[in-house]
Amino acid sequence: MKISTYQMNIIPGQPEQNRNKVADWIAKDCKKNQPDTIVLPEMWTTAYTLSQLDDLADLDNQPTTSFLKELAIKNNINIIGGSFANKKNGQIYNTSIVINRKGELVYEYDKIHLVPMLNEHHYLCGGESAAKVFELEGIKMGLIICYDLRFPELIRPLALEEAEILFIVAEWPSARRHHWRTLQLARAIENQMFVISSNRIGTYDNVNFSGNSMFINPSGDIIKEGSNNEEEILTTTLDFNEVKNMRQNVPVFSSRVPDLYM
Ligand SMILES: O=C(O)CCC(=O)C(=O)O
Repeated sequence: MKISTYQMNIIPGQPEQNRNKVADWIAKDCKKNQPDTIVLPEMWTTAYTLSQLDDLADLDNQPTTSFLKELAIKNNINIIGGSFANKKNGQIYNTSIVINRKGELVYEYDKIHLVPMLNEHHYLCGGESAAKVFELEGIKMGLIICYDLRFPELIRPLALEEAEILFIVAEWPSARRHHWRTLQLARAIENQMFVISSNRIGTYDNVNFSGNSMFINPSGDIIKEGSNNEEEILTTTLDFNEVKNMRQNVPVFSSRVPDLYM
């Protein structure tokens, strides 16, 4: 599977402009790289304009879901749809969706862990369901959003259910770049899976974002990494034998002793 991850800047509070930008990037990427699957960053329709989200959020997944479905069909690609502010039952969630080439909604996940450093709980509601495994083209995958990366207990069950890729969509700040890079490597190594991330660049509200979007293989080697200040599309073809070989050579899953874990 050939995957492109989009390291974008995001225009704050301008969903229409950001949607046009994503459509342009997809057209350009499909012409140049012909990916099977593309990955967008966290909150790519609005950026972290938390105090304006009541006006700017989607309503029951729209219009972003229909917009991405159309792009998936038109360009014959699977879309890991980053995330967007999304009003459901009167609450605003940070929602991620996955759309397949046929334009079908394959997976939906609301970010569970709200960021105390951003007072996110004043503006957003945390997801109430665990992350689950989903499939694209017969490959099992998982997806988490930004701060979720700090919670390995959310990710381990995905690996135990044989996910081979973990996608991370993020707006991770440069101030904690070391954590961003190191935790991604750790998740790839401990779960013996590909880790593929899309992180924004640029600045909003005096916060500078790290970029450093990554492709990491199941033994924890960085295959590709974005810069920390440039918009770019990173594309790589994955060989899933790497997951099988790593899991056979270092069989951590069969060495587990879950009865002794708290
Ligand atoms: O955990 C961090 O340091 C950053 C998390 C974050 O900014 C987010 O989840 O949006």
